[in-house]
Amino acid sequence: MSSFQDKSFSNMEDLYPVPFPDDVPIAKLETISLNKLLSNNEVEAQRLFNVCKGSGFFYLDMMDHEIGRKMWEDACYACRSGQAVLPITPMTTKKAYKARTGVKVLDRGYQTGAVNDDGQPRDSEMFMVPQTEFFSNEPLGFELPPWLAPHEERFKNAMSSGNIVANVILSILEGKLELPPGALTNIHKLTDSSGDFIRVLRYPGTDLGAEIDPLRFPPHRDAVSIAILFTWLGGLQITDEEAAFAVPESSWRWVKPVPGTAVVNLGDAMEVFTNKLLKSGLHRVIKAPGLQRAHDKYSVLIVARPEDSTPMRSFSSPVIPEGTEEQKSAPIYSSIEWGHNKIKALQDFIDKLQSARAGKTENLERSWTAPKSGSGIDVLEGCPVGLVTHYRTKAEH
Ligand SMILES: O=C(O)CCC(=O)C(=O)O
Ligand SMILES: [Fe+2]
Repeated sequence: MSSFQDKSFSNMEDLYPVPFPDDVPIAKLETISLNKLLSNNEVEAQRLFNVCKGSGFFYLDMMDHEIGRKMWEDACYACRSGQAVLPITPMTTKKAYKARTGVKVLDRGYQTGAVNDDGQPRDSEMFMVPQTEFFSNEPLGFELPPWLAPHEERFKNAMSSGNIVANVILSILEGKLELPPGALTNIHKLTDSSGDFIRVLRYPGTDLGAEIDPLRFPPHRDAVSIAILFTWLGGLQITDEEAAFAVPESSWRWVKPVPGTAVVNLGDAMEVFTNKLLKSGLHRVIKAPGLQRAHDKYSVLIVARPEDSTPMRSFSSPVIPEGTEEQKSAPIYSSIEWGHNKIKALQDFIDKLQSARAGKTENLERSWTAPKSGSGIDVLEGCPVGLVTHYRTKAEH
């Protein structure tokens, strides 16, 4: 086992090497209490529903309930496992941990963008550990590669805590949406085949004096139901709510990491299920602010996605708006097809963005063979390649 396993969880100083600067615009996010959600507090449930109809982003206080404290500890452990393995494992070894054939959803494998001459990623790298393979009732014969296998137990713990927390949120939302009990929770079970995963991301630090392109992870929305993110240094940004239609550079706000909390956001699946009553927030990652930029930034993301065969269409209920005739006649994808199309479109967009930044065609080596078909879904429709700007059409809102 790695030496970091003994590091204390009461002493987190190593995860916060430099304070977050106080002179950058910060997103004002509500803090929701996990303990209050778990004890059926009606005021907190209503606050959650309001936030989900607004920005779709909130801090979840993990420290006021045992389940949250355990999940926070597992997330810190996952972060330290990333710190222990990502900078020192050779790129060829990391790249040998492949995604499934075809794009499907990004629930396993290693990904990076451009790689520098020294073998380190230029912007970011990440690995995913799949939930289904570890929790399915049928044995699926999956093994993590040797550089990740020693951390398997903690990744599993974090995923099972993540599934509990996601279902607490989903059960409150299903009540507020006036859906039958189980409408959302029954399609987000830990044992389902659904493409859920835990992801550990690393954004390498940069020389403070260096001229660098700040973009680390382009603007996107998550192709999931619920995303639970733990991060210790700055870099994540969301947009000002008033900038819902056009997103100028000035509308981006920093999400300040708060110890003991997760940053939770709804993903696109919740917009589909509710005809956009609930919101999936646009976000991006740029270089960490101020002196934090010299340090590697790590994030740990745990997601819940709908079970693979779920039809991706809106539920009907007295509180969910009716779809337009056009929406009603659009093809209905299953969750796995829908996720596949979204990821394919996002990856194509990232490839184009990388090419624009490099000033040449740069076909990133992917750990899968992507099918040729057009996806029919453009995740970042209208987003001009090379600009960190996203336009949402009014009709989409
Ligand atoms: O690392 C972060 O702060 C965000 C990562 C993210 O948005 C993602 O993996 O989808
Ligand atoms: Fe994301």
